[in-house]
Amino acid sequence: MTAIPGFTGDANPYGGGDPYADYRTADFPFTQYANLADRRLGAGVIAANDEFFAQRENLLVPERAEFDPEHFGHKGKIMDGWETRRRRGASAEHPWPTAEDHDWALVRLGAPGVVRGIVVDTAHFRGNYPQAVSVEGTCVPGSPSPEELLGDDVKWTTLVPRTPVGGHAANGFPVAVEQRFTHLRVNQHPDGGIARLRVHGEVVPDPVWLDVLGTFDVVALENGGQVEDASDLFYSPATNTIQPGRSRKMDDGWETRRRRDRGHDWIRYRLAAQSRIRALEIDTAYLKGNSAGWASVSVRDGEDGEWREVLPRTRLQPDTNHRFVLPAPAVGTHARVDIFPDGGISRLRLFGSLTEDGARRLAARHQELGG
Ligand SMILES: NC(=O)NC(NC(N)=O)C(=O)[O-]
Repeated sequence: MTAIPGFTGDANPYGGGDPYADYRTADFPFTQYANLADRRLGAGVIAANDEFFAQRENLLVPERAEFDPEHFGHKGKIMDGWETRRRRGASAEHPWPTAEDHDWALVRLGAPGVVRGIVVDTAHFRGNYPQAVSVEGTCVPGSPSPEELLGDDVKWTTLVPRTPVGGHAANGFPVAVEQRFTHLRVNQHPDGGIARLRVHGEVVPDPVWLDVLGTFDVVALENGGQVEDASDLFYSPATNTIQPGRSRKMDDGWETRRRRDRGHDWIRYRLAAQSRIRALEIDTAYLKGNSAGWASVSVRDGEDGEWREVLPRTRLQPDTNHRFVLPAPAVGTHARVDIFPDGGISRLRLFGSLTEDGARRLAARHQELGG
């Protein structure tokens, strides 16, 4: 496990200028994985015991937290995060909260999966961040209510033990728990404010659901597809190409820097499991003056399989969803899109079904991870 810095202590009071000038952060190795708490996947903060100063839903806003030093409301300073009231002890002799006192928020992951790392971002919470945080996970099928999740029969597993954090900092925690989770409980000890929550991990889909679907997008993030590598991430992440739905603006897709050589750009994906692909879509929505000029798609079977081109280099139009029916089904575990010479695509969709071996392996992994 790669060691990453832990931040503690207050940040200085805001002194004017760029509020991010003194923000503490680090490169977290687990951010290569998708954010399972992404609202685009359907994640939500479904309950909290207290949100007196700032609403729990701010935790999952995709943009970074903002700060306006002049913005106050009836309850106090308007903050871009989830912030609870200050806890008090039981008496004048003991006005402090107890060691057990804490606030909690329940988070439904957008897609269930294995958590590889969590970022508890206390941006702009300089003197009112939590003294410590802890994060737990559980796997409850269906659509449980907050009351059901808080029931005594629900087993919670510690992902991040109670750990001091720093104010106005990206507090990153690697997680090494090989289990599939559907919901998290984020705890502030004893109280305070968190700006954003990011939960990086690998989607582990429900094999029964995919089996019933039959034909589906086998590279879609929500179905267990993932980006393994890409040639360029200058403007936006390659994982955008396998997010749900159509992009709604240019940076909802994948855009590379302008090349000045004779090379080209690409993305390599791992599919949900071994699949038989029958059709595909390449979408260039909102990429108009910078859409990829041409694209090809290749597939390989197994980590060491040979790449086989299933869509030859084909002209693309700007801001257009292109559909292709393959002349013959293509069986594989990985796919690659090559774009020429550069620019971007907003989505790649690979429609097909799991092979018997693919379905078997997916079900076995689902079982190994707690099912
Ligand atoms: N200056 C503050 O932010 N005070 C309080 N918080 C808000 N949001 O007003 C507090 O008690 O932490």
